[in-house]
Amino acid sequence: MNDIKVAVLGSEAVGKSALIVRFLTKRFIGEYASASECIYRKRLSIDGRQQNLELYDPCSQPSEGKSTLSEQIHWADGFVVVYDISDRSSFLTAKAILHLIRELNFGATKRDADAVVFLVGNKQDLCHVREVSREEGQQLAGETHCQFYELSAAEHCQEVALMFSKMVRNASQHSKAKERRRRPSGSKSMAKLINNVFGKRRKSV
Ligand SMILES: Nc1nc2c(ncn2[C@@H]2O[C@H](COP(=O)(O)OP(=O)(O)OP(=O)(O)O)[C@@H](O)[C@H]2O)c(=O)[nH]1
Repeated sequence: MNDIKVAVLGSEAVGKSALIVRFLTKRFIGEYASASECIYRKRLSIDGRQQNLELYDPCSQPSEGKSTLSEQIHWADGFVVVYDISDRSSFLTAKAILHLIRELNFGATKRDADAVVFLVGNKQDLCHVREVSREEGQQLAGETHCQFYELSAAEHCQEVALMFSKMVRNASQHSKAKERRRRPSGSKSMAKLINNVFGKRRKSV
């Protein structure tokens, strides 16, 4: 069975937990007491196949032993980068995160990356106090080659579920592709192994 790892990233209070909880429980819970990062696990059936989903929800408060953003990026198969449409600074943070994902993880494989990085403008119900237009979100998604959604964890149950389901499906395909790239053919990897062993021995003499 495949394990699919998805990191939900973004600045403080943009609604990362709200989106995850909406997807997992179909409910919107106003306040979350989150003093530490956490991984939610769920078993899902996607296209008739059982998948173990791990959803990483970082806590924005600094805490001891907390993983760094680059560790989180290396861990994940897919990313949901969230900003709050009523908070411009959260949009700038999302932009910085998207660029870091490109640099650290997916720079070389753009085609895969398009499918497994989503930019989500959350709190669409607050559009009367909007600070980031939909067009700006779309433009950033275009520039950084990711898919764009505007959602409200507070009001959209189905749309949030569809977004996560699509991410899980895409990340599942991407993790399989990553696995294939990691595993060279048998003869090649044996040759590499022999080379490494003898290479090391020669060096130590
Ligand atoms: N109006 C509105 N409020 C939302 C929405 N999603 C989340 N909130 C509120 O935004 C606040 C922050 O939500 P969280 O889900 O805790 O945000 P977070 O990004 O996980 O925050 P940290 O854990 O601090 O990183 C809470 O008061 C939520 O009720 C939304 O779609 N609309």
